Amino acid sequence: MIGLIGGTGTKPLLETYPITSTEEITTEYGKAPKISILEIGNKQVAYMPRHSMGHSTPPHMINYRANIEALKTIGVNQVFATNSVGSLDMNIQPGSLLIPDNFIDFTHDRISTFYDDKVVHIDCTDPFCETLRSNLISCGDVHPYGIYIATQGPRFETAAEIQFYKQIGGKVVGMTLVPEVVLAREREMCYSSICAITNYAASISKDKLTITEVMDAMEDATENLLQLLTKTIEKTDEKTECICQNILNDAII
Ligand SMILES: CSC[C@H]1O[C@H](OP(=O)(O)O)[C@H](O)[C@@H]1O
Ligand code: HPA
Repeated sequence: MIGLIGGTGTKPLLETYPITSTEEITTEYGKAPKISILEIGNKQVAYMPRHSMGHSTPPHMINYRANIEALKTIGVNQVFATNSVGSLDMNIQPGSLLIPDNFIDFTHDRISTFYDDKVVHIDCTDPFCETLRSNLISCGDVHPYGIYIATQGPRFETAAEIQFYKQIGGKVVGMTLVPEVVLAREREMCYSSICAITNYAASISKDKLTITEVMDAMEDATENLLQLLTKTIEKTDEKTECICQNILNDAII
């Protein structure tokens, strides 16, 4: 089954696609946000709002393990995730979409593995599923790559941090991709992110960064996002064999 983890401003998904059922799942890691099964094109898709209903959980408090485990429990093995992000590049403008191809992790104090009792080292050279990424890239007008800088939040970044992230190759910055993508990988799920650019990151534009700016830009990006999701999900083969789904074969000591 295909899963859709929705970030900031993705409530319109629930108003756009028919809801066929809902699932409330409590995992051994805790309770996950309510999942709605949506009919998108010809497929049943499990939508989970990452921050829970009404965007009530901040990024550093999300129970990422419960979220991924709940999706796995109901049979999800391919995940599209939306992430709203700040841009570090004047050519990557608010309102546009970017499909990241890698990340650099600056988060801390987050539980980022399912394996505390077993020694497991998964390969993360290319952390995203290339099959899902290429489907997305072929289905819409998107920036096809870029490094996502993962920050701890919940505060936005300082000017000095953003200038540093830019120097090390970062294209976009956000607070939620990690450890979500890593945990999905540990559960052998294909995972790709769709980053919605909601603002220029701190100091990239001279303007002060506000939540209103972020929410307004997300609204502007919604139509494009919905079109991209509909087309990509229709095209996604749920039975495809993928290396993401065997990643543990060479990872356990
Ligand atoms: C509302 S702006 C900051 C907030 O938005 C991003 O969340 P998401 O990736 O779930 O769209 C960001 O990382 C912060 O959590
Ligand atoms: O500029 C940002 N920084 C971090 N997270 C974000 N989420 C949206 N915009 C931003």
